[in-house]
Amino acid sequence: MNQKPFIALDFPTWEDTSSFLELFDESLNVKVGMELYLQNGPSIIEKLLKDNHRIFLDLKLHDIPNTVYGAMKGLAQYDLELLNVHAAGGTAMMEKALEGLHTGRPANQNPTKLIAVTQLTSTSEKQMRDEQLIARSINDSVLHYASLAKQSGLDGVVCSPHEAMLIREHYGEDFLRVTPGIRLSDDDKGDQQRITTPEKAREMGSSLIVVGRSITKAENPQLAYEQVVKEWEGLK
Ligand SMILES: O=C(O)c1cc(=O)[nH]c(=O)n1[C@@H]1O[C@H](COP(=O)(O)O)[C@@H](O)[C@H]1O
Repeated sequence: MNQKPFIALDFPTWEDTSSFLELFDESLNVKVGMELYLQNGPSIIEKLLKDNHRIFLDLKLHDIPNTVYGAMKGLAQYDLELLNVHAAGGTAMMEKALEGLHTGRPANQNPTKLIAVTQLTSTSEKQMRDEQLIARSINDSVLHYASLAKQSGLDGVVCSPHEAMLIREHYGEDFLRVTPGIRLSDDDKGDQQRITTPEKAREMGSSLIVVGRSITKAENPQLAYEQVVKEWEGLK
């Protein structure tokens, strides 16, 4: 997998998605999330693959182990870079997710990496304490979820850049730290809580970054993407 930023294609339709993609004359790392997938179905994946884009399918599965197993087994037919589940689903669920992914993968296809969402980047420590009743720091909670993901055999986690270094220190460089919550410095934080810039994310130990609105809602998305890439690659 290359290390280019994943652009979050949070659009409602294929028309919106393809007019955005037409601004770029290269194949991209893209993230398909629930907005696009749930309204357009698996055909979205086929269209993006046909155009040689590399896909992180972000469905954040969180259900009983047997249900997640079946869903993963079905999704395994697609040649995806990354898929995710919620670590809060537990080790039994994550193990079955992995098993489904292995069972469903066509023999000639590269393995898809499976990662677990820890604490959403839109969650603050206060909210975690008040609403999830976790009386610990965000770092403790993210690290704990990362340990469950590691124990279950997953390839890494989704976390904010703020926890990336801690996870790298505990589980090594190969255990992925995929980090959304990325903003170009003058952009709106919006609904995100734990954010930083692409440059800082690199310094803070992210392995991959996911960027949505800083690119998709920019006046000039191409320029914004170039800026993100430059900062991320340390060429700024
Ligand atoms: O799993 C994810 O991709 C994800 C996890 C998380 O903790 N926070 C998070 O923002 N995301 C996704 O990353 C993208 C971030 O979008 P922007 O805030 O617009 O850059 C969205 O598509 C979110 O669904």
